[in-house]
Amino acid sequence: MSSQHWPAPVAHAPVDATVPLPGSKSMTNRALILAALAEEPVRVTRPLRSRDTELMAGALRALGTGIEEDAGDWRVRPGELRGPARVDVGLAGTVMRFLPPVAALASGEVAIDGDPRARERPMGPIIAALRALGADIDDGGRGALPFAVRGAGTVPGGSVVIDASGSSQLVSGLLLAAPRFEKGVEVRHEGPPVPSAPHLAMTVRMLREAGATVETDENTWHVAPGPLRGGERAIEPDLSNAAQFLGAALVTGGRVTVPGWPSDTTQPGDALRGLLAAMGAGVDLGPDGLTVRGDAGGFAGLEADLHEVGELTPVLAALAALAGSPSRLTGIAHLRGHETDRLAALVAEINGLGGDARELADGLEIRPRPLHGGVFHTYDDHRMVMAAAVLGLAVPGVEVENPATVGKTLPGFADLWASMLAPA
Ligand SMILES: O=C(O)C1=C[C@@H](OP(=O)(O)O)[C@@H](O)[C@H](O)C1
Ligand SMILES: C=C(OP(=O)(O)O)C(=O)O
Repeated sequence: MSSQHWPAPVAHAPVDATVPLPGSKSMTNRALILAALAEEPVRVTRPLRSRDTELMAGALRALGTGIEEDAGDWRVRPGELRGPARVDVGLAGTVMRFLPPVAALASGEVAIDGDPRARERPMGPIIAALRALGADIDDGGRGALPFAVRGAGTVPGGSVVIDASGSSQLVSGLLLAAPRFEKGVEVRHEGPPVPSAPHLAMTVRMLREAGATVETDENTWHVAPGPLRGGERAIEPDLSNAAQFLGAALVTGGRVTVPGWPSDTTQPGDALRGLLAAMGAGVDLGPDGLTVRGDAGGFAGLEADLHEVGELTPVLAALAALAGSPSRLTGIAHLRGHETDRLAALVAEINGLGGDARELADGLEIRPRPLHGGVFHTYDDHRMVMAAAVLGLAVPGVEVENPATVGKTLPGFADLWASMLAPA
């Protein structure tokens, strides 16, 4: 993946592959935060190693946490949190929303910034909420990155109201650090519905597994103050990153198995089972993992509300462009605040290959049409690379611009993709 453009490989035969996937970004970055705030050392097993998780590890190290590699795992030794420090969040939503509440617990100033696009992603509600909970933040009145958290070594905490309709991470960030706030935290959401419900369930479950007391009701979360324990935290494979591999089974009329698919998970990628079945895939969850089979006769479009599983959209949109019938993907207006404006980017790039996609107020309408090759721009968005790869299976001449940006969550993507396509 060193060249500027990556020629997305065409599948000349139905895929027939087992694809082991690296760990979940969302679980790895939650585990790192909870470990840094724990009273005892934590071993994070099978963590994802990617730009987003290395940025999280780097940020926590800068605040005084010991994080060392050990046989592919991460050993985390919580330390006294202190500034002064500089933190680079890159373009990672999990780092920009989960780290500032931890910085507020440090003594000393923590300066936080990221990629140019990171400065445009929604941060205002969490900055305001942290202030209401007693943190001192200098954001120059921008309500966005960059800003400095002037940590006093402790945060009073208490009750706060937030509009988290722009991102579930605004709530998750407050909850993950809440056990260490003096009074804990009660967060009440007011506004249009919060997206990504499974990610909120993941936050609650991982907090409880670390020993926190959490109560939830619709739109309200309460985390009591108290110690977080050490021990081992196993990271599941990243099920959202399974989307493009499982999708390849549909596009080629083949079979793909992802081993280690958990039978009980909070990951939104688990919804792929129902979504791909609705497009006509055979889906089987068994002891060998999740197996998806496509039909040589093709597959149907998808009518789905993706509000809870927005990060699956780019790959599903690529599948929709290759399907046998039109698709409507709704409930995803908040994707305009992701790594890029994903609704605009998907429309521009699918149409750039001759497709027929258009933006809805809260989603995408995609009518399949014969596509041709061309440059597929990726807007520093890992999932645009994944979407392009899916299109390239069926469309000769798709040239993926800046393929290395996939390293945000899946640095080994091109090799995994090539192995999947290699004859069995
Ligand atoms: O908490 C998390 O780990 C995530 C929550 C979601 O964010 P939004 O609610 O902003 O979509 C998701 O899209 C993102 O990839 C990861
Ligand atoms: C939206 C995503 O990432 P982030 O954690 O940066 O919000 C994503 O991975 O699709």
